[in-house]
Amino acid sequence: MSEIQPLQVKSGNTNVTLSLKDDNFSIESSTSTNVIIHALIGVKKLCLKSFEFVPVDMELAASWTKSVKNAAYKNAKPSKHLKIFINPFSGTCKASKVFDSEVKPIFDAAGCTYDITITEKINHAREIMQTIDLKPFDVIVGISGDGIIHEIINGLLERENINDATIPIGVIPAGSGNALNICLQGEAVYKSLQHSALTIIKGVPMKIDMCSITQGDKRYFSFMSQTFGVIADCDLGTENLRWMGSMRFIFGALKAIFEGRRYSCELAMKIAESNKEIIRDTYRKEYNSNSQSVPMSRDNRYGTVNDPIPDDWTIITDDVSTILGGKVPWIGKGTIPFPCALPNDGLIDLLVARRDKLSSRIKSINFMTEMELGNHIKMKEIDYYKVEAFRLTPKNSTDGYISIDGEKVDFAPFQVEALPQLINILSIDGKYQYVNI
Ligand SMILES: Nc1ncnc2c1ncn2[C@@H]1O[C@H](COP(=O)(O)OP(=O)(O)OP(=O)(O)O)[C@@H](O)[C@H]1O
Repeated sequence: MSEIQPLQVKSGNTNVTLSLKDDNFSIESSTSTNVIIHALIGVKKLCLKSFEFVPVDMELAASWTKSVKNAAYKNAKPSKHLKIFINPFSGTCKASKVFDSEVKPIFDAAGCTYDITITEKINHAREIMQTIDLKPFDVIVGISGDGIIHEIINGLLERENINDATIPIGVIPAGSGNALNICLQGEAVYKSLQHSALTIIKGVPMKIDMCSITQGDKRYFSFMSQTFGVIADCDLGTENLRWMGSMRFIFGALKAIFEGRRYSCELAMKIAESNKEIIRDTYRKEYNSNSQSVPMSRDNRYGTVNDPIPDDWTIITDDVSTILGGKVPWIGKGTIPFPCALPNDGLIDLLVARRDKLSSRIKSINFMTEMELGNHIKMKEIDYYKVEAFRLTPKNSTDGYISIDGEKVDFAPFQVEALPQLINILSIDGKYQYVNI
């Protein structure tokens, strides 16, 4: 805001000079007979404040407010029209209340308009997104957890015209995990409704890759993670312990480790050619996301799980502790399995913890605790790859857990491949939060 000249306004009978500090959080200024400024003020906790002034010179005030608005919005479109999905059963079932009391006043202050659907059943958001006329909308918003975002993405990618899928998606956290919002906002403020609302109002679209999943005859898209082994058990195998909050994951991990549970599988993967270099450079923060656009395609290059494994894939058949594929750094608070994950490098990060390497309970516990900050990838017992695709086939067991984007799916072989840049998510600066390892 430093480039904007101060404006003379009246406070009672006194003339005062109004100057705006460099502040990313000014939402809007408008004028009729007065100058009105709505701003989100603060750092960790943002508060909506409105200020009203009588200008000394109306003409100057009109051009001043125009300059303020341009500086505040930069390239973002002001006063967006939003399609909003509220899941009344997300998290602690407070999504509607949260919208009315905390989010709506911010959208209103920014001049946004909206059309709201309260989801009534599983896949409601997905069905609507398959056919809704998108022309009136600037953004699709989930006031929810990651589950509704998964549905919005899948609905968009199931539309007849693939180009429709480019409409940006915004996240207001109301779920229990909200992993995507941790990646967008960071652990310190990911629960802040104000930071998230601001990202929807003024954020920039970030292209993200999708994981195309095939299992049996099913085909769908995952934006976050695919897990097998201890981590899937911790999440899905402790649903009955939800009352414990996030402690249930630690309890689940310790239980699986101390019971010495065995997870056998065959893992086939198409390792990226420059696998090691990409990981090293991402690690050093020198690797830039792919800023070049690629043609949008939802076609699989590597066929489906029912096709033969291509000749050039690497195959591991082993007992493992965990196999985890993903496209985002965080999959939950204090869980950073993929510190090198990039939104649009066209690759899946794949973490393999083999049982022979992770031989003792101490090492297993170490692995879980190091994952809190992403430091597990420095452990020699852990293999970390960048892959174009992988296939996991469970062995020696007919029952167990496989989780895709945190949801339970059939305990059966599945194949995953990265399809570049299919979806746009609104972000602060076009990147996921960095992981400092
Ligand atoms: N009216 C409804 N009744 C039952 N389930 C619903 C309804 N509306 C949506 N759902 C389902 O609720 C599931 C979970 O929703 P969501 O992801 O928003 O919350 P969460 O599970 O608490 O959060 P997170 O995924 O971040 O942990 C979604 O998969 C969605 O299909």
